[in-house]
Amino acid sequence: MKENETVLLRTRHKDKFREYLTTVSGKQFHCEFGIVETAELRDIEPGGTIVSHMGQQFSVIRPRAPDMFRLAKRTGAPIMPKDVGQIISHAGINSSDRILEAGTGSGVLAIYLGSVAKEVISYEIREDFVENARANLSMAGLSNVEVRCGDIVDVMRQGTDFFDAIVLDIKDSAESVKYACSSLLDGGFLVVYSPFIEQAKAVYLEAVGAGFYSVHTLECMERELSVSERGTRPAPARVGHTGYLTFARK
Ligand SMILES: C[S@@+](CC[C@H](N)C(=O)[O-])C[C@H]1O[C@@H](n2cnc3c(N)ncnc32)[C@H](O)[C@@H]1O
Repeated sequence: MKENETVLLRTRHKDKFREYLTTVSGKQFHCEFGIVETAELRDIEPGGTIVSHMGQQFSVIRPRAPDMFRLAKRTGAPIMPKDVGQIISHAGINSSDRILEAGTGSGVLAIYLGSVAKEVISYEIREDFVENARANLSMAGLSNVEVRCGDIVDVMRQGTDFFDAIVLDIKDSAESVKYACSSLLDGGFLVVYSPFIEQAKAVYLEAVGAGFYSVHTLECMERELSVSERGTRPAPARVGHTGYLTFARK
């Protein structure tokens, strides 16, 4: 592993896995299973193992976006992986894309988008959330995502930069749809995440009114299976409603 790289340490305890995020540095990492000398991680490849001073063995793993979703420090509700999948697939996000995104929040969507796209510029209006998001992105090892403090509506209103996709997860998204149009390249996608159906409808109508085509709104349902000796069936605890996704193409 490289200096300053984030590492996922995974260990097994009583038939369960425990996971921790740490950084390759000269410092010690402390947990209930003992002390891990993170300096030793420099000589270990991802997939290798390291042992704490109490003899507990940990797998050394390079974290992926779902690990950051589970373990990153949150400032609010991050977008769920099921919705991220819809955004990436329906808008065709790819490695040549420049993406404008807001609000950054905990930076979870920015991490997923940064793992796929060429460049992501993410705006967060709350200064106190920006530092946490930057720390999460740095832990994710992404240098192609820039978090800026500011109002995305002002940025889009200026219309001085152009993007392949704009992804909005902000409160008053319907009012900002018309400005998004002037910051998108022809053929680019606007994606808006709306927790409420009234907001989704307003976004849809604004997008049609602003001249976008191929406007459609969807909700993605996810149902996990519970597997046991007795039988396999949908898990009683499941992800309920999260939000609606509106896609509009310039
Ligand atoms: C639900 S959170 C976004 C979560 C994020 N998608 C994630 O996956 O972590 C919404 C965020 O948008 C920010 N926000 C609201 N209006 C904004 C605006 N006009 N420009 C930039 N950020 C905004 C809020 O401060 C909040 O942190």
